Amino acid sequence: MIQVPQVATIAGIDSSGGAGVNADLKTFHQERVYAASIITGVTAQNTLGVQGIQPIDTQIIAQQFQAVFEDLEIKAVKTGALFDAERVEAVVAGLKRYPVYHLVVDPVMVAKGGATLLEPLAIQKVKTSLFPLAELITPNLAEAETLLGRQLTQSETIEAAALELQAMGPKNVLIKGGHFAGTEVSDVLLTADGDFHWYTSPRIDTVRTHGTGDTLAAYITAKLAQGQALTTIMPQAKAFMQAAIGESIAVGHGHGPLNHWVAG
Ligand SMILES: Nc1ncnc2c1ncn2[C@@H]1O[C@H](COP(=O)(O)OP(=O)(O)OP(=O)(O)O)[C@@H](O)[C@H]1O
Ligand SMILES: Cc1ncc(COP(=O)(O)O)c(N)n1
Repeated sequence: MIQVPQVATIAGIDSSGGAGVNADLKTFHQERVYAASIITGVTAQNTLGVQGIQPIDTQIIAQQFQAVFEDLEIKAVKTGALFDAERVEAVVAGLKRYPVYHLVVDPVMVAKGGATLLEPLAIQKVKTSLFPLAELITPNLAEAETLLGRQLTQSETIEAAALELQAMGPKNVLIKGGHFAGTEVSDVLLTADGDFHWYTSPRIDTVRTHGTGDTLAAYITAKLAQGQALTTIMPQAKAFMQAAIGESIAVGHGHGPLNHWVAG
């Protein structure tokens, strides 16, 4: 029998297949890890926006945790859209019952089209209950600003922000720069030892970026499950993102999905 690293995503479904659980599962499959999914909510959305959201009952979230963790050997977990405080509490309870070392928390707050994927009241719970469990958190710039309640405009203030986010409990912090203006995209990783690592790539001029954050966090989760270190993973992750965004596929009429078939 072939042994395969097993991971789980805890996130919402995107009916159009580009973001959320759908992006995670495609990335995991491409990177050759076996993936389970614990669904927190269902969205009616496409590349033009989110038309509806139905969070999943917390009882069935708890049952999904039990079903997955009492059978599979889950090495790494990624969280995505959690929608509200009740769902955050259910997920934190599940992660406390079934702890994993490799926990990647993508604090998804707002979809590309502007829809809220985490109610403002739930943000404090994410900071105080979920972040301390995480090996890595991956806010984008806008999410980092919301988490800290101020604007981040320069690399020094972004490094200071990463330190402040690390003080909330996660071992490592990755602030993503996809939302920064300019011809380059820079992400900064603050590692547990206090070092900063900047990763810069040319900005691809496209609106076809539906699910970029999910895909990056899922890629990192897959590689953590395979035993790689964050600083080894990041250059590969950036190359994967560059290809998955650059070699775009013709799907939908708005913020199109990525090409998860690219080599990575
Ligand atoms: N136009 C682009 N060109 C090249 N790389 C990009 C581009 N947009 C995003 N990226 C890369 O994709 C990854 C995800 O970053 P981004 O800031 O878009 O995350 P995000 O906002 O959380 O994504 P999402 O909106 O899907 O939740 C990062 O590594 C970032 O550098
Ligand atoms: C269910 C779900 N999870 C996450 C996202 C974020 O992705 P994006 O910011 O690219 O819309 C999304 N749109 N939908």
